[in-house]
Amino acid sequence: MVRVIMHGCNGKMGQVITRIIEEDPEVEIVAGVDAYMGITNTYPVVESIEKCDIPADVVIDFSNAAAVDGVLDYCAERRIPVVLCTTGLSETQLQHMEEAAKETAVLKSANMSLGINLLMKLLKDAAKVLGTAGFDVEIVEKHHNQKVDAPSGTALALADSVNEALEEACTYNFDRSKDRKKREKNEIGIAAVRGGTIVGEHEVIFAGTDEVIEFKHTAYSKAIFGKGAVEAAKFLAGKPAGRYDMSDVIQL
Ligand SMILES: NC(=O)c1ccc[n+]([C@@H]2O[C@H](COP(=O)([O-])OP(=O)(O)OC[C@H]3O[C@@H](n4cnc5c(N)ncnc54)[C@H](O)[C@@H]3O)[C@@H](O)[C@H]2O)c1
Ligand SMILES: O=C(O)C1=N[C@H](C(=O)O)CCC1
Repeated sequence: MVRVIMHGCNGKMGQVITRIIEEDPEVEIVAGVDAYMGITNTYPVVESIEKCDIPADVVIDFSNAAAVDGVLDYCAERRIPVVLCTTGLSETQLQHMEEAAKETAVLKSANMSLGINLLMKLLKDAAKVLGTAGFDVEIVEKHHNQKVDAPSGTALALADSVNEALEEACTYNFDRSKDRKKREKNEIGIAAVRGGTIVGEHEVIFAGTDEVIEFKHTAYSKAIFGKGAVEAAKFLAGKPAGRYDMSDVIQL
């Protein structure tokens, strides 16, 4: 049985994962952590991770960027593997994550779904052909009106896949409103839309002369992220220190 600490247990994703794990005999939530205590769970909940003294095999984190440093310190000190799903991390936090990965196993992924992880692979092939042929790359992402970070972690990860295939030649443009100039050839435009209950949409547009190719992923439910996170937790429990991602978990 894999023992999980659910960090952000009372949030939208924390509750999705609580329901998924209730149905899975291989995993158990032994403790939850959340700053908001207004939900009753079947497992004990504390308001900050430093107060959690229950032994566990892995931490799943879906919380808030401001909370991630505490999670990394906790997991590094106790050598507990961590599945890091929170988005909007700063460069300093990404560096902190690399340091923590010297002490424990860290799997970070901005998107736990099969579809997006396959898309990142497909984009590398597409970019090698289309980017090299001079197609412009633009990304549009859409999410619900409760999301705090923009652009989405997934949009950045998709851009990174394209950029990696183009040997890191691209810069990212998040806002053209103040520029009075044409688009640069080597930029990737990234635009964010927020509204209603949209679970998550990502479109990657390769626009060339007289032809356009679009890749689109639509999430219809948060369960796709939750299932991926639970599979990642099972995979990561017991693994040695180091950096992991969803391509280690999913056969692509
Ligand atoms: N990787 C993925 O596949 C994926 C999928 C969905 C969401 N996310 C990301 O996960 C994060 C959470 O998303 P959500 O929709 O569940 O958000 P949410 O706001 O519904 O839930 C976050 C929870 O974390 C709690 N929290 C905040 N700060 C805390 C702290 N310091 N200590 C303890 N608890 C704290 C909040 O009280 C809240 O209950 C976001 O960054 C989102 O972008 C990632
Ligand atoms: O609902 C969210 O918030 C999501 N965040 C992730 C991101 O920023 O990419 C993944 C999709 C859902």
